[in-house]
Amino acid sequence: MAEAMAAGMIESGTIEPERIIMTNRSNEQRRQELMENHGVLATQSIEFAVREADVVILAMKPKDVERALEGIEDFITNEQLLLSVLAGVPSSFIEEKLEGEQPVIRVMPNTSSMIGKSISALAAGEHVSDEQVTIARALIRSIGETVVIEEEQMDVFTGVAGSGPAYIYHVIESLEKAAVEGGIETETARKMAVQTVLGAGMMAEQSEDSPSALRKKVTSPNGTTQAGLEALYENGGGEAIEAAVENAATRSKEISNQFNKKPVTQ
Ligand SMILES: NC(=O)C1=CN([C@@H]2O[C@H](COP(=O)(O)OP(=O)(O)OC[C@H]3O[C@@H](n4cnc5c(N)ncnc54)[C@H](OP(=O)(O)O)[C@@H]3O)[C@@H](O)[C@H]2O)C=CC1
Ligand SMILES: O=C(O)[C@@H]1CCC=N1
Repeated sequence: MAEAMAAGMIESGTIEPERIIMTNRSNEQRRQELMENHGVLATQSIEFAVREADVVILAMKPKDVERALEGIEDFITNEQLLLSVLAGVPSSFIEEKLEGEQPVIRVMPNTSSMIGKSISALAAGEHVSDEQVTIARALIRSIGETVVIEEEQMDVFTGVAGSGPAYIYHVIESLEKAAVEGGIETETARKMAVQTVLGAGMMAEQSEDSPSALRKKVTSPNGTTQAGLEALYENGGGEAIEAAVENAATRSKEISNQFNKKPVTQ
């Protein structure tokens, strides 16, 4: 996720690659790749990375955050803005671990950041000024659209937009598989699936019609789409997507609850 964000920020021209410092604990090959592929500075020194930064972005797995915070608490200052993209981890947990009055903004991007097409939510913690929200929003705007939400809305946002690309990739995989099974060559099948999703997404974005109205325009009475939709609805259809969002949001809540108890294992 960190790589997708860095790539999007660089590609959009928001920040020069040499002003981004990336770090991890152990994987030297990844650091090398990041430097070669994006021109960023990648270092094993977490202290150097944090000390040099105006804005620190946390992007480890939730299970690693407690140790990560313990590793930076001695040198991060309240003048530095901390953005956390970690699913489910409450800003209050980070604030408490770092003590003082650390400005923390939770951000939920998605991997389409890589091409500047994320939709990212921002939720400000206890000690964040309006100016810091503006700074964070300008930075995150470089990887796509932004919305500012209340922190309690993060779980559902994560279920829809953080995890959402995976549902759409699954749809693409299914369309492609069906095309191949129908006798179409794999490369063409992939193109058909991707372009169908892309075209529908762009129509939904650009048309004055609602998605529901657009769906109806495809669906001729007693035609092929009606037959297709009937099978889709019989097999779960939109309810399957809603269930996916609900389950993802529930998992996000579970992670938050673990942080209110500890220790975190996943
Ligand atoms: N993937 C996605 O689509 C999205 C992910 N997120 C969130 O982003 C976070 C990362 O996810 P993802 O990128 O998939 O995970 P990855 O496992 O790919 O990346 C996590 C990185 O964190 C590094 N890391 C772990 N502990 C530390 C530490 N103490 N200090 C510095 N670096 C550390 C790891 O490297 P090493 O082990 O070498 O330290 C690794 O490079 C998660 O919290 C997730 O909830 C949010 C939105 C979307
Ligand atoms: O699967 C996850 O936990 C992360 C958060 C949102 C997308 N990926």
